[in-house]
Amino acid sequence: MTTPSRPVLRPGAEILGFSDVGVTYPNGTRALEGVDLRVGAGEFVSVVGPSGCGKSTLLGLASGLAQHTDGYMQTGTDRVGYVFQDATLLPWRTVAQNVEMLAELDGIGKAERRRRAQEAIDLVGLSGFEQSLPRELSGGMKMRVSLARSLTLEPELFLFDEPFGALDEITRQRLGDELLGLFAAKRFAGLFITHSVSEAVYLSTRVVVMSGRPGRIIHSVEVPFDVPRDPEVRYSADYINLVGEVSQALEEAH
Ligand SMILES: Nc1ncnc2c1ncn2[C@@H]1O[C@H](COP(=O)(O)OP(=O)(O)OP(=O)(O)O)[C@@H](O)[C@H]1O
Repeated sequence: MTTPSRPVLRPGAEILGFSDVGVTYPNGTRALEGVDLRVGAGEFVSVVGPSGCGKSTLLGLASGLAQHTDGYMQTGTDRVGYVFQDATLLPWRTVAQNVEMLAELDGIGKAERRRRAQEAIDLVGLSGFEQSLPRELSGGMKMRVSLARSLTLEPELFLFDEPFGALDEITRQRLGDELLGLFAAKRFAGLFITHSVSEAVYLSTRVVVMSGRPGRIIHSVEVPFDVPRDPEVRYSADYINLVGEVSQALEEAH
C-alpha cells in the first residue's frame, strides 16, 4: 500500500488513484504526463492507446514495479493480481502446482493454498487438468492457469497487460466472457491494457483512451451495460456506437 504526500484516494471508494502523474525514464524518455485516473472497487477500466504511449508504464506504476517521477499516486490495497500476455508457467510443475505457486511464495499454509488453488482451477474451468503439465495445454488453457494463479491471492486490484493478445479470436472472446464472469463474481478493481477497442468496450465499465507519447488520458467513456453482461450486447446498437466513439478518439490520438 503506498502513501503519497497528498491523499489521492477516497477511502473505501477507490483502490487505485493517479493525480497529475508523469514518468520520465532515466534516459530522458517522457512516457506519461498529467495522468489523472481513479479506479474504484467493482470498476473494470480498460486503457487503449497508440503503441508506445505508456500503457505498460501505467500498469507498472499500479503494480509498484515502476516509479512515477511527477504527481501523486496511491494504491489502496496490497492484494494485487497480475496477468500478462505470457502466462509464465514453470514447465516442470503441474497445473495445480503452478496455480499454488504465488500463495506458496506468500507463505500461505499448505491446506489453505490447496483449497484456494482448487477453487481457482474450478472457477477458470480447468477441473480435471490439475495434474497436466504446461506443455500439454493450449494457449487459452495456459492463460486460464495464469488467471487462476493470481486468483489464489484473492486480489482486490487486478492488473492485465494484453492478456489475450496472442490468442486466436474465438479463444479470445471465450476468455473475455470467462473474465467477465470472474469479475461479476469477485468484483475486484480491474485495470486492463489492450489494443482491441471492441474487447475494451465489451469487458469494461469504463474505457480510457491515451494520446501518443507522452501518454495522457484524452478521452473516457462509461460503459453502461450490466455486469454480469449478456454476450448479445456485442450485437446491440449501443455497443457498436461506443466502439465507434472509442475508435474515433483513438484515431485522433494517433
Ligand atoms: N525502462 C525504460 N527506459 C526507457 N524508456 C522506456 C522504458 N520502458 C519503456 N520505455 C519507453 O517509454 C515509452 C512507453 O512505453 P510503454 O511500454 O509503457 O508503452 P505501451 O503503450 O505499453 O507500448 P505498446 O503498446 O507498444 O506495448 C516507449 O517509448 C518506450 O520505449
